[in-house]
Amino acid sequence: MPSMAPLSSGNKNGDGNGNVPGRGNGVPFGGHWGPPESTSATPSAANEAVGKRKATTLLPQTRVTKRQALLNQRRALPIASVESELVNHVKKNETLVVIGETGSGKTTQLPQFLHSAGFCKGGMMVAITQPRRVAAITVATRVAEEMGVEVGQEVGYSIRFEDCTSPSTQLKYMTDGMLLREALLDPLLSRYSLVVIDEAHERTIHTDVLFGLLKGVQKRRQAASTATKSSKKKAATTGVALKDLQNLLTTSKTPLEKKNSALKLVVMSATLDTKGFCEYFNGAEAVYVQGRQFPVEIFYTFTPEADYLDAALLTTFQIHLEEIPGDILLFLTGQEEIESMERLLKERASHLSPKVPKLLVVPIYAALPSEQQMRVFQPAPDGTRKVILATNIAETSLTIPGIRYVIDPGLVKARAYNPRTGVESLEVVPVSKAQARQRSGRAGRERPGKCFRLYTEDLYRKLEDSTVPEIKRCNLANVVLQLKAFGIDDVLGFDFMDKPSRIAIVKSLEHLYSLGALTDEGKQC
Ligand SMILES: Nc1ncnc2c1ncn2[C@@H]1O[C@H](COP(=O)(O)OP(=O)(O)OP(=O)(O)O)[C@@H](O)[C@H]1O
Repeated sequence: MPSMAPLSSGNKNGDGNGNVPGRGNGVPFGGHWGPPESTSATPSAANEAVGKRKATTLLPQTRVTKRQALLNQRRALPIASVESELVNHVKKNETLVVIGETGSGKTTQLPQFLHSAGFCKGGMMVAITQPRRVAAITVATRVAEEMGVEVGQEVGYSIRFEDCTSPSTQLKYMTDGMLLREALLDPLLSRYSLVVIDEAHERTIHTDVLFGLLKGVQKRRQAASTATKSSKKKAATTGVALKDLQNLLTTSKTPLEKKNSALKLVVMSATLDTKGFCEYFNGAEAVYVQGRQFPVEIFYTFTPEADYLDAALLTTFQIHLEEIPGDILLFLTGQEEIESMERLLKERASHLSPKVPKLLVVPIYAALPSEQQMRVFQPAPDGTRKVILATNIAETSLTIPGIRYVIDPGLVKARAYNPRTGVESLEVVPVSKAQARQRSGRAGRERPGKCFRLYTEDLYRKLEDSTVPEIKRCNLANVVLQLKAFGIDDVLGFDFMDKPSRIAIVKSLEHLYSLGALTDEGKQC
């Protein structure tokens, strides 16, 4: 049975994710968002511990360097007080499930703890997968800054078309797709001592394929490690030199023992079906890192909104006219919606009194080139409020400096697939509770925040707990080809965490065969 080990105490008000509920009187049509029930964050155990440490380590104000400020920020994170406990859990488990509230410090801190604990010794690396490119880039950049190194050196990232790593890289942030590619070239992932799968709740196709593959790699590395140990024993008793044995078995430059040492896995998320994950990973232990640094007040509408775009527009201007400075993050469903909202916001903003601060509208969606996506991270000029219009690309992992307000209409564009007709489509559907929490968690990262959900609290309660895994709602042709490329011919028997329907797998096999991508024996052509 998996066990849950609470590792620290923190602010537990609100919706179970450290969020603080508002009164729900936020009618976006000419009304105002009412006073919150509670706004102060209960100091977490981490903060108290940090307070004590600060007294002895803080330098005089004038000498506080940027590095020192970053160090103080790191120490104030809820995860900081449980570093050694967490590292011990990782050491004693082959696979560990880590759950921590948004902003508790999982993505940026845990890899640094592992680095300090020696998981990158002897040329080994720790991989941290992210579902999205922009997260891999920005988190790696932040961690490099915190460690006082250049990004691309000890801390790097790898995304499609961009490899920002070097031979000295030890912590490697990468998209889950890139780790899959590496596994094609190096099936034992022999350069890694540990893989962290971050934002596992997103359950992208790549994440789900990775789960099954990594379980396989763990088994093979375990078997190889046992075989190496017994060969060494035998070599010692028969007088065969270890060097000869290494020459015999090693196919890369990685030393034999390291290549064959066990691969550890850490599966991480703010919101996760803990039981399902622990069972899938052979009864893995789960630990819970409680607490967040800053509270987020949650507001709901009294009644359902007839037109969520209209409601989003009005809420944006309400915040702009009535709330204290701080940037706004508005979630929309796709590029078209973002472009039309951008036009509307700019047009309406042009009619505001010159005394009102300016609005700067910045879009971010997957089809936007990376350099343009990065514009959301640039600070707005003085006296200007930035409004970021984002798809779910900005839903997880990201810390966008300046964000104080989140507007969540509660909808997302998701893939849907009908295996009987073979038709795949994109549909606008309600978010899950997990997604809603991730969205609100984009605020409250540098200071207290507010999240305006453009739906009723009753509707929130009725949302699904988590998102249906992508693998259960898409055409599986690519997944089948990918597995075949890994030499996995029995696709139906692959160790999926949530198996797609048999008909969906058979249909894609038939489809690939008809295209000439598979042989009569079902092998890749
Ligand atoms: N690029 C950044 N700029 C400023 N602060 C940052 C940045 N990245 C992280 N932080 C700070 O570190 C905190 C922890 O971030 P981190 O991404 O590690 O949290 P997390 O627990 O992984 O959150 P999530 O589950 O939302 O991904 C943030 O709340 C923020 O205060």
